[in-house]
Amino acid sequence: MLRLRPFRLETFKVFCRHASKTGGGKPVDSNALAQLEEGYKKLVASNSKSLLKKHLKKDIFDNLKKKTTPSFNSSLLDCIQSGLCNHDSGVGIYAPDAEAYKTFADLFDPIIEDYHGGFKKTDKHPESCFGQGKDFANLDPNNKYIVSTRVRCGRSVKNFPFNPCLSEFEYAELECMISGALNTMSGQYKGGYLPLCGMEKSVQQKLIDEHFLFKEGDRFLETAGASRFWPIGRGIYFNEARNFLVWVNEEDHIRIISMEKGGDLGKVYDRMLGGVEALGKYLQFSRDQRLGYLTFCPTNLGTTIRASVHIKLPNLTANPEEMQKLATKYNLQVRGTSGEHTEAKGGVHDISNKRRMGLTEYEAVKEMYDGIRALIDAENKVCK
Ligand SMILES: Nc1ncnc2c1ncn2[C@@H]1O[C@H](COP(=O)(O)OP(=O)(O)OP(=O)(O)O)[C@@H](O)[C@H]1O
Ligand SMILES: NC(=[NH2+])NCCC[C@H](N)C(=O)O
Repeated sequence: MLRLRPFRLETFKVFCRHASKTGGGKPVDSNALAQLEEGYKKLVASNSKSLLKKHLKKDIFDNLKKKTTPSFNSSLLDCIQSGLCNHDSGVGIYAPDAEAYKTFADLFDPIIEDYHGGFKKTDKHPESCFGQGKDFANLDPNNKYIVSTRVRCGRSVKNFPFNPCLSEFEYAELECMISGALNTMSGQYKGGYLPLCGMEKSVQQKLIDEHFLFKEGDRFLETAGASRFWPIGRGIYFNEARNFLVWVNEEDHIRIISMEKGGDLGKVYDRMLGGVEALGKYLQFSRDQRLGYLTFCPTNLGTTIRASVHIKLPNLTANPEEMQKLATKYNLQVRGTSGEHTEAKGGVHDISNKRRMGLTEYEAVKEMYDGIRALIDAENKVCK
C-alpha cells in the first residue's frame, strides 16, 4: 500500500475553515457579483445554445448569485464563468468543488436532467455494475468502418477538491500519489509515467496528434479555472503496448483510458475495467450516494464512462440530418476527429454514448454498442 499522506498545512487550513463553518460559505465579494450580473446580462442577450443559458432562469440566478460553498467558498461565478465567457459552450458549467453540486443544485439539477436524458433530482445513480466485455462482440470484424475504439472513465481522488480549488502543492501531491499507484501496475498494465513538465513540445504535439494525450489551452477549461499552474502536476501514463493510458490532473484528477485500432469493444472495455480495479487498490475515489462517481463537469458524473469509436460512415456523413436523427434516437453523441469542439477530418467521426448517469457502467457501454450497430446497419442499407 502507499504510505499515508503526510501532515499538510494546506489540508489543516481547509479543515479549520470547514470546522469553523456554521452553514453557508463566505459572502460573495462585490467584484464577483458585478462580474456575474454583467456576464448574465450578456448571456441572456446572446444566441448561446448552452444548457446554462437554457436553465439559468432569472429567479434561479437571483437565488444563487450570493451563495458560496461551505468548505471552499466557491461562488456561482466559479461554476459558470466558462459558460459566460464561451457562448458556444454546449453545457457551460463546472463544479469547482464537490459541494457545489449541492449549494447550486437549483441550477445543476435541471442541467444534469437535461444532459443525462432524464436523471431527476429525486433519482439516485445505481451502484456500479461493470459486467464483462465478452458480451460486446467486435463491432466491425471486417475492418470496414471503425478506425479505433476507446473507452474512458474519470475518477477524483477522495479528500481533494477539483481543479479550481487545488493549490500548486496539491497538484504535485496528487501527481505523486497517482503516478506512485500507476507505477505499481503489472502485467499488461506495466508502463511508465511521463510528466508534462519538461516534455518537449514536439513530443507533446505528436502524442496529441496520435490521440493519446489531452490538448493544451482548452478555453472552456481555462475559463473554468482548470488550467492554473499548468503544466505542474499534469502528465500521462502509458503501458508498454500503448493501449492503456492514464491522464493525470487534466479535467479530472484521473482519466483511465483503454484504446486500440479496430472495433473490438469487449477487449477494450475489459482492459479499462482491469485498470480501474488495479488503481482502486491504491487510491480512494470520491463517490456520492446520489450522483455516483464525482467529476468536475456534470456531464461526466455517475459512471463517468465514454465509450467511443472513430468511424467512417460515408453515406450517413453525406446526410448529416439522418446521422443526427439516429444519434439522438440511440442516445449517442457525435464529435469531430480530434475530440470535443473539433471538426470531422477525412470523414472520421468520434461517436460515443452521451449519457453517463442513471444507468450502470455496463448499460452505458451497451447503449453505445447497440447504437453503433444500428448506425452501421443504416449505412449498409443505404449501400444496397
Ligand atoms: N475511438 C477513438 N479512437 C481514437 N481516438 C479517440 C477515440 N475517441 C476519442 N479519441 C481521442 O481522444 C482524445 C480526447 O478526446 P475528447 O477530449 O473529446 O474526449 P475525452 O477524453 O473522452 O474527454 P472529454 O469528454 O472530457 O472531452 C482526442 O484526441 C480524441 O480524438
Ligand atoms: N469535457 C467536457 N466536460 N465536456 C462537456 C462540456 C464542455 C464545455 N464546457 C461545453 O460546455 O461545451
